[in-house]
Amino acid sequence: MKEKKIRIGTRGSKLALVQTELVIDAMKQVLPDLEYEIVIIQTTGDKILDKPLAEFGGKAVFVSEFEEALLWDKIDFAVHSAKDMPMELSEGLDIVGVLKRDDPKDVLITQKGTNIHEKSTALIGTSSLRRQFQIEQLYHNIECHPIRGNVNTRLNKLREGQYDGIILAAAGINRLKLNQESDFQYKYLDIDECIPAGGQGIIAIEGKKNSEWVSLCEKITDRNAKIELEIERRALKYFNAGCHEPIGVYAKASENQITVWMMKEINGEIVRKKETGNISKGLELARAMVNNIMESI
Ligand SMILES: NCc1[nH]cc(CCC(=O)O)c1CC(=O)O
Repeated sequence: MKEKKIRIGTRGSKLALVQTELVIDAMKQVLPDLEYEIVIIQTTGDKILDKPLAEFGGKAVFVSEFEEALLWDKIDFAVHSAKDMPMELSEGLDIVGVLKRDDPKDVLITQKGTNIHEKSTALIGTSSLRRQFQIEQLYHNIECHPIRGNVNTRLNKLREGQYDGIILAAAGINRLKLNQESDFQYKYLDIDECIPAGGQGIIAIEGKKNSEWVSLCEKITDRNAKIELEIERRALKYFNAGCHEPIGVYAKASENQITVWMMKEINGEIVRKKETGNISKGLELARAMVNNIMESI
């Protein structure tokens, strides 16, 4: 019998590797005797660290190398943070699996003892306009400066005092077990106050639509995370969102219901919406909410 091996492409950052291990652990629950190989792929996004993403191609810079490897059968799957994936995937490729979602919230991290409210101006590290607009509404003395690099690099910049605070995804620091460092304090931002990025907290598996492993991916897929991601990605598509627009989209599925949060900056103002509907009508609900927001322009 031919020996079977599944090759999984991932970026080389610690977070990417931890996420890939989570996917492999899930696959091993279904197919324990298979061999799993991690293939690290350096992306353009990893190589260019001194510029904002929007200046050199947006989210696609993290994904195109993987798509090439998938289409040339160099790997069987690519593991991504769903929120970093572009709207359009290459012909023949799809999100074939979605793990259970981690905490979707954003976290404001400061050095222990820092009180943002007491500062005349607090310098916050974030390159995300979505985070910037929402945090500026929560605190009125904030100045946001861009920050790049992986999660560990960003935390080190905070530790060195380059910023009074930084905002990161709870999911990333949870997975890296960096959510209880003794020298930091963590303020989890309420979903209503800081609506997350579409896909935040979700690990997505990209593969060929006709892959021989599609049923394996279906077996490890979390029903709610899949529904939520589908709605969030569809909403981003309706918004025609590039990666640098200040847009937040979060969907929360339960057995029968879906609640959708959206925020978009329009002419310097934040517009927010939150609605609940029947789980089978999530895409329609999202469509109507996007239309409603776009009409307010
Ligand atoms: N843009 C980087 C990125 N992509 C996914 C995560 C966190 C993990 C996740 O959302 O699942 C992060 C780091 C962050 O925003 O703090």
